[in-house]
Amino acid sequence: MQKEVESIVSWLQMQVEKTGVEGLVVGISGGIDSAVVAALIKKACPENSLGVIMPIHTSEGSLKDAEAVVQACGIDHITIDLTETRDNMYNVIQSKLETNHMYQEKNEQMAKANLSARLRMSTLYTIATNHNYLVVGTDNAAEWYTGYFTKYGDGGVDILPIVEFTKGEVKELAAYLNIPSSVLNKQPSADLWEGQSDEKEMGIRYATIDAYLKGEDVPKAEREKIEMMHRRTAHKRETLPSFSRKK
Ligand SMILES: Nc1ncnc2c1ncn2[C@@H]1O[C@H](COP(=O)(O)OP(=O)(O)OC[C@H]2O[C@@H]([n+]3cccc(C(=O)O)c3)[C@H](O)[C@@H]2O)[C@@H](O)[C@H]1O
Ligand SMILES: Nc1ncnc2c1ncn2[C@@H]1O[C@H](COP(=O)(O)OP(=O)(O)OP(=O)(O)O)[C@@H](O)[C@H]1O
Ligand SMILES: [Mg+2]
Repeated sequence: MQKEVESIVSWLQMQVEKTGVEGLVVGISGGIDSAVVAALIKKACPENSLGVIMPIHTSEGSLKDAEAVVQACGIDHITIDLTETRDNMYNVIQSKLETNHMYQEKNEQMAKANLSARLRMSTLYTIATNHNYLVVGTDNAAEWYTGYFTKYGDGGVDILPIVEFTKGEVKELAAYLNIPSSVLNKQPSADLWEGQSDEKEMGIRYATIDAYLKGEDVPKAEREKIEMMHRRTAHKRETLPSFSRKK
């Protein structure tokens, strides 16, 4: 793991140099992916890295974990509570749609969740502009392959340092980087609604997605599920379909 960490850290430093920015910023949720990225950017840019904790109806437990991550990495951080902003923005949109008889209640949970992810992205870019920093993404190989992220939300970032690491490998990196055990051992969750768990929502375990990505044998039904998720989310990983006037 030492070698892996050293090469990601040099790669991060190279990105900073190549792009001419002054540092790196990441959102810290209290989950393992952002914990690892926070530790890595602190190593790459000890004086020019920032973690941003952005609660939106976030549980005390997740907030405590986010604080523990900040302590463990020693990264500079700020907390910006977006709960009211998210609720106000959603309410304005909802009431306009309702007035026009266009509101679809069945999609409320997901619409609110994706708005939360996109408000966090906007907050990180506001800070990145202010500081002349890059926004660092936290997607791992399993999330990227299955498209388990919000397009232009947590997927809206400048660089992806751990995108080739499976969830299991992220855990190994976290252990090496001395991430607190409460963070290391908890169920992955996007925390976008009460009781959400990645594996429950996807209906598949990270261990299975990791095995698939490593080319190991995976039962047919699960293999097909992973491939379907990959196909359905291709648009999140590709360049934009753009109309061309050339014949
Ligand atoms: N074929 C296509 N070509 C081009 N664009 C297409 C498209 N199909 C949908 N779209 C567009 O994409 C949108 C759907 O994509 P998107 O907005 O991403 O939304 P969607 O994929 O429906 O939902 C996001 C998923 O990611 C999960 N998530 C989000 C954030 C963080 C984490 C985490 O692990 O922490 C997980 C979340 O729980 C949910 O399951 C549609 O509303 C539409 O605008
Ligand atoms: N409350 C929050 N404050 C700041 N950033 C957040 C918050 N919630 C989510 N994010 C950002 O969105 C990213 C995507 O969330 P995701 O749940 O995939 O990662 P994680 O929480 O770091 O790890 P895990 O997947 O194990 O829960 C986070 O890594 C983080 O950068
Ligand atoms: Mg999480």
